[in-house]
Amino acid sequence: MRELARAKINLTLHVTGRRPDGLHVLDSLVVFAECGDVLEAEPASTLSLTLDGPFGSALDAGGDNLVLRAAERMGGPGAALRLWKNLPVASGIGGGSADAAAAVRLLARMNGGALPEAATLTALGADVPVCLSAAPQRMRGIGEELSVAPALPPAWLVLVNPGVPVATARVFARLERFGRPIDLPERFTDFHNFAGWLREQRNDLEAPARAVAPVLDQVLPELAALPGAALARMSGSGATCFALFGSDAEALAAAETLRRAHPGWWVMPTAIAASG
Ligand SMILES: C[C@@](CO)(OP(=O)(O)O)[C@H](O)COP(=O)(O)OP(=O)(O)OC[C@H]1O[C@@H](n2ccc(N)nc2=O)[C@H](O)[C@@H]1O
Ligand SMILES: Nc1ncnc2c1ncn2[C@@H]1O[C@H](COP(=O)(O)OP(=O)(O)O)[C@@H](O)[C@H]1O
Repeated sequence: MRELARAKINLTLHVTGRRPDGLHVLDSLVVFAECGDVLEAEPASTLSLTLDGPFGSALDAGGDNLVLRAAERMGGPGAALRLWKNLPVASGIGGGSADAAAAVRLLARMNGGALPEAATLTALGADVPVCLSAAPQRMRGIGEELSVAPALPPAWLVLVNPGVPVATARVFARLERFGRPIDLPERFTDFHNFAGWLREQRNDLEAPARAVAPVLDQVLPELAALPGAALARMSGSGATCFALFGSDAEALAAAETLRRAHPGWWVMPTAIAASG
């Protein structure tokens, strides 16, 4: 059995306040890519994890790995888990949360159990509830308040990570002021309308992340200048950024240009998943 742990992208990320426990309150339009990590499971008498893939060596397969923490949360008999880590680690596209959500889905399927209530999974990571589904969602609170997003027009992204891991805590710690909630319309008429609305939104973590990873000052203008790019923005707490395109061909051409110019960057063109 296998599950795709899709990359999570915060198309907008407004930080609207702070809870008494210090965690920040968000308002984010979250979408998922058609690419991600791949988690496989086989029945076994104990729980184990092996890591593979281009970013497998950046992680530890011990008990702190979110896949094992999620598997333990699910209980049940053992499983031999193998994770192909295709997404860069600590990169703002929720790889760890996506992996944990994939483990929850996989073990529920394997053991014939029900999926837990999404909001109960924030203890594993604030992005785990949203990662249970592949549908575009509005995410509020720290990640436990999810609502259906309006249907999005077909759209493509080029995801770019410049190879600098960014610790989420360091970015939040540098945030100086809070923003307004997003003003999400009931519907988007077409790609132009969608991109226009997105351009008026923000990622409030972009400025503090630039202080932690100054390479963002190079990445974002380069993405914005790509032919056909309707928007360039950072996802999550960074350092992965994305450019938004209205066609598959433009996204593929942009990815090719970036790969040639920056062989050391991780560059991934992808459609935005339309539904769960
Ligand atoms: C910023 C977001 C947006 O989707 O994405 P990523 O950058 O992780 O992809 C998430 O909210 C990331 O949530 P999560 O992945 O659970 O964050 P963690 O790494 O567990 O948080 C590390 C630390 O960041 C700070 N933190 C995190 C989440 C939050 N809502 N407020 C915070 O202040 C806290 O200091 C926390 O201890
Ligand atoms: N399966 C996993 N994949 C990625 N990171 C993991 C995993 N398990 C634990 N972690 C830890 O979670 C931290 C956040 O990683 P990640 O979720 O990739 O960040 P982000 O949400 O910013 O993309 C990493 O620094 C890593 O130590």
